[in-house]
Amino acid sequence: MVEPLLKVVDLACARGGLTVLEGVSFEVASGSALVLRGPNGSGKTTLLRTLAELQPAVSGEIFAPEDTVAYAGHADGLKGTLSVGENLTFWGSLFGFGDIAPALDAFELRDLVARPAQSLSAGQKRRLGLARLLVTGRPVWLLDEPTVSLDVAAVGLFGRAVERHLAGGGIAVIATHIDLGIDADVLDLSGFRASAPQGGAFDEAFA
Ligand SMILES: Nc1ncnc2c1ncn2[C@@H]1O[C@H](COP(=O)(O)OP(=O)(O)OP(=O)(O)O)[C@@H](O)[C@H]1O
Repeated sequence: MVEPLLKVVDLACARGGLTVLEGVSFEVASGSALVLRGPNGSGKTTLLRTLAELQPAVSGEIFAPEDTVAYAGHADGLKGTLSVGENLTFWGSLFGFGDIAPALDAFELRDLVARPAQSLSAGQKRRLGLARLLVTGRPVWLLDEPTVSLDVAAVGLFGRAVERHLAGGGIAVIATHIDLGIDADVLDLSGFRASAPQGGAFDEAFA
């Protein structure tokens, strides 16, 4: 049996000081993807940020080998004055992964390689932001609404990049409302609403 690379046990997560999710448990094995679903405000971003260790868990445990996670959130995190190629080279050097050619090819960025990131369209910026995943060399991708701004062709490029990542033994956890055309388990976070949210403002997702 393949050992799971990412395992979550009885996790509770908070946002803005309020517990949003509790009792979340799952495993994602090498070569597998998990799609997170749930209405706006149900905690998809909160869970991904917690998995990425951008914020602490309220309780519960996350098991993942050290330095295996790459997170792509709502912001593309690009350096606007650097070119497409320089952005990828910069990220590759940070993660010790030198070759940017597969990332350029996967997201059809070759024609844009010399363009400053700040001059790209929203969809082109998103393609570059996703291409950064490939230069991290990291096996666990945590992706928050990765297809925002992408056209149909670019969604296809992204889906194929994920498939290749999984075929190479990687893992992907993806919050998305669209069908990416990849084979994935689905976790609906509606079932993990924290039982006693504090305060009156915390109910928009569950009303
Ligand atoms: N910075 C913040 N401060 C306080 N509360 C926040 C903050 N960001 C999000 N929240 C609240 O935390 C809860 C979970 O939000 P989260 O962004 O995780 O949901 P989501 O499922 O990703 O939503 P969406 O589908 O709209 O992206 C919501 O009630 C939201 O209003």
